[in-house]
Amino acid sequence: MIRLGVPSKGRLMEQSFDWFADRGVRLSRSGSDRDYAGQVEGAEDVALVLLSAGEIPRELAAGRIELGVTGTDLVREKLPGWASDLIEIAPMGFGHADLILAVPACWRDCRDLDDLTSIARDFRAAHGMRLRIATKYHRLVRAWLSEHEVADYQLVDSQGATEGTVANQTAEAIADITSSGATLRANNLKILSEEPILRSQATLYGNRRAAGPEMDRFLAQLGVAG
Ligand SMILES: Nc1ncnc2c1ncn2[C@@H]1O[C@H](COP(=O)(O)OP(=O)(O)OP(=O)(O)O)[C@@H](O)[C@H]1O
Ligand SMILES: O=P(O)(O)OC[C@H]1O[C@H](OP(=O)(O)OP(=O)(O)O)[C@H](O)[C@@H]1O
Repeated sequence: MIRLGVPSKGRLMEQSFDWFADRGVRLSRSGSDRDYAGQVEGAEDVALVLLSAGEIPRELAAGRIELGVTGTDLVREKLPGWASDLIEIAPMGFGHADLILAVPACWRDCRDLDDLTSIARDFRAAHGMRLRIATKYHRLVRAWLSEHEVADYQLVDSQGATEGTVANQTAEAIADITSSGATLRANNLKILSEEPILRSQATLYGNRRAAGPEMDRFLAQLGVAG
């Protein structure tokens, strides 16, 4: 039996269902919107497991599901060394979003990371504390800032509505996912000019240990290589 983990709600769930339907496999919820049991038609020995997108990386690595759909951002953030347990089988062409660093739009002298580095240094001297960056992507943001030799900052945890933390004065800058940019604009934030920390999209992942003829058959049916 192949257990397939798919996000349990929202656009990510609907677009995942469409992606599989285009390949002849019909996924659906068994009952109401609140029912997280799922059904699979058009494929033998495949069970649908509806899960939070954020939990799919962990469930894959633990071997509780053999295949899973989630964002590349969530896999890279939640599973250091992800490639030893997981295989990236196919980018799915939706759920595109960039992980970016943003500062208040009124910081006219802050255009790139060099500017932020000097602002952070001045901020620490003036306030006796490090400039705060709100994010839920702790690992990715730390690694990227360290790569760019930025040190005078602290991360503050924000699990949602991250763009609001600047107006609420719990952070001076944010690192979060953006796609249309509307949330950043609505919160008077601007992106630093660097390339994004990460470009993410919904991706079909497999557990390396689940490789075998049954998996090969299903992936061939989907028209993707394992
Ligand atoms: N505005 C957006 N546009 C496109 N993709 C997005 C957007 N926001 C988030 N995503 C992507 O959707 C995926 C799920 O995001 P997130 O963890 O925020 O889910 P969620 O809906 O809060 O789920 P849950 O609360 O069940 O964990 C991530 O891979 C993320 O990159
Ligand atoms: O660039 P945009 O198109 O405006 O999209 C960006 C927003 O989408 C996501 O939030 P989500 O709606 O998942 O809620 P969250 O605040 O709980 O993360 C993300 O965290 C941003 O807040």
